[in-house]
Amino acid sequence: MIELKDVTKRFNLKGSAAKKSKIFNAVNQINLTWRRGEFISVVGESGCGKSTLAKVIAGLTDASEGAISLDREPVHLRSQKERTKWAKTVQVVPQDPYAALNPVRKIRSSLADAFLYHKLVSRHELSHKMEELLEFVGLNARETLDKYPHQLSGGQRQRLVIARALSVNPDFLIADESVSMMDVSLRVEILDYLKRVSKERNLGLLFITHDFRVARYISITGKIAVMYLGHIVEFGQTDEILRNPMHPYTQSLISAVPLIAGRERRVEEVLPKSFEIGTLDERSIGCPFAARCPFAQADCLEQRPKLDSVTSYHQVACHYATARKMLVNE
Ligand SMILES: Nc1ncnc2c1ncn2[C@@H]1O[C@H](COP(=O)(O)OP(=O)(O)OP(=O)(O)O)[C@@H](O)[C@H]1O
Repeated sequence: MIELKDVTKRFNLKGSAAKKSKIFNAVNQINLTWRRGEFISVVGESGCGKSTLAKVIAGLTDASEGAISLDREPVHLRSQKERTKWAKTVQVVPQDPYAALNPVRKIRSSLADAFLYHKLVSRHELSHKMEELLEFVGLNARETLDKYPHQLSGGQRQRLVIARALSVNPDFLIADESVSMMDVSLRVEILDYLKRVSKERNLGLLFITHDFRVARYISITGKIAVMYLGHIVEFGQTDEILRNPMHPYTQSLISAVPLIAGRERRVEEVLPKSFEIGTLDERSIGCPFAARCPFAQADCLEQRPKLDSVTSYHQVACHYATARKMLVNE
């Protein structure tokens, strides 16, 4: 089990000479528990901090504050040795498989690196292990190993980078919008495939997406975390979040998805876009969503709502979510 406790990642946006630089939290005091075998989708608009959160969890960038633990033991990523060890626990499936593969190296050599770097197999066993893994991800090893990345289809490349992530036998897999650039049928194929291999290997799967439909598809039996300006504003079991969204931001995202809500409205129609996403100042004290929220009250600008439990499987960060719900139900 991976646990995040108050994890924050801060960036300094350097301004021009006239403008002061500005510090902001791309990821703000995130608390999250993620178990082996558990599927969690992280959903939010572009720039809300999803990829930064994924990088912090994967150890690709350091948190500015907060702590990560594995099975209740603190995780420290101070040395290369510690990072390499962590990479065997958490692997990332890259967003763009073409960019992730070296175009001038054959698949055999790219894949061998992953095994040999982590000293997982001897040279003697290498070919056999690579063939086994490729077959596991549904690729014909004999036809694949001696090709270059450009000789594979988009779907084959995607399977290959998933295979490479699996080569170290991780317990947790993070997939960052890995289907956003594909056509619909390939998208469904890869999503099904990711779900299947994760289930078969009992992997925790954290899926990063801006698309609620994809989040629902991936983690229908799992959980959804809705992110807004670096904060998780709603979290819980997927069916509960879809049936009973309580945060105005989640409600707007869901109403923008016709498949779920039965009516088509874009997020921009539901919510005014009053400032650039991702520019919440570090010193801001109120609700990150207040400036766009149709229900904001004076105290929403002054007090940041905590992610509080509504039930044991549903949390929301909004001062008025419960009161609004009661009014609607009256
Ligand atoms: N290395 C960096 N230095 C400064 N700012 C950064 C850095 N990386 C990300 N950011 C900023 O942090 C915010 C969150 O970025 P992030 O990429 O995590 O968002 P995202 O939700 O994954 O977006 P997308 O869906 O477009 O990939 C953005 O405002 C981004 O510009």
